[in-house]
Amino acid sequence: MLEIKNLTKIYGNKKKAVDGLSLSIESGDIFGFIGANGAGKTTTIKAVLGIHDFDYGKIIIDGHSIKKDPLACKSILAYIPDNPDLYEHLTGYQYINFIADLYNIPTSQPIQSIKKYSDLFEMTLNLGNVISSYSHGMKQRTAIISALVHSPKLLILDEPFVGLDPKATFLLKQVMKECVSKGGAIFFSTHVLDVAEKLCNKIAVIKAGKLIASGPTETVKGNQSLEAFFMEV
Ligand SMILES: Nc1ncnc2c1ncn2[C@@H]1O[C@H](COP(=O)(O)OP(=O)(O)OP(=O)(O)O)[C@@H](O)[C@H]1O
Repeated sequence: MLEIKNLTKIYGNKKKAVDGLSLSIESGDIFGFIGANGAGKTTTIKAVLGIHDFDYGKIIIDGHSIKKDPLACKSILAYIPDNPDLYEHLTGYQYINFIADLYNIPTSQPIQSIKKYSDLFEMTLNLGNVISSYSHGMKQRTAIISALVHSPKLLILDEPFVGLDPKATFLLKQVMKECVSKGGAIFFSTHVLDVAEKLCNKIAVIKAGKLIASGPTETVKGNQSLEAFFMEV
């Protein structure tokens, strides 16, 4: 579903933020991407999304190159950023319908999926209000609902659990499991190692832009906890 081959990204100061990174995320994977602050996680995610360019390597999404065919790639994926910058003057419904329009979803379909996910994330009573009146967690829930509206095959999340309350965290994990049970794939960065250990069938660890471990969670961490493994490396 997502192939990252030899990805290298150099910002203007000539420092390699990501250095020769290769990863393979397959259908059915909940793939956790972990690393210290500044390790290169967001840079990798933004390259995958086509938000910023990269210097070397290839990114292939569902058989399409993000450089050569970005629209084909973007049509099957959804991104939930760590900090939801939504259009504050729109209501939640207007924002989600706007996203549904971008994906050319027929009008009947968003209504079903908006209802399903706004009920699940307890936002139904709030979606008629303007986003500027929402709390941080409500904005995150709105971003999650809008990301799910076109049933993405590939879901990419940057630090998805920061700022979510325990119930929303639980629900998001359920939604992630549902997505992969239908043949989707999930790639997400996190600092919450106990969640990654329980939720992810595969993980990768990045340090100073370089991949230092990747594979099935049990194989990578061995007999120790993921936290103990992370502290060791
Ligand atoms: N726009 C930018 N210009 C220059 N350097 C950048 C830019 N964005 C990130 N960097 C540098 O690239 C490196 C990787 O940053 P990145 O944001 O990818 O890390 P991260 O793993 O997501 O960190 P965190 O866990 O703190 O979010 C860091 O050294 C950072 O200073």
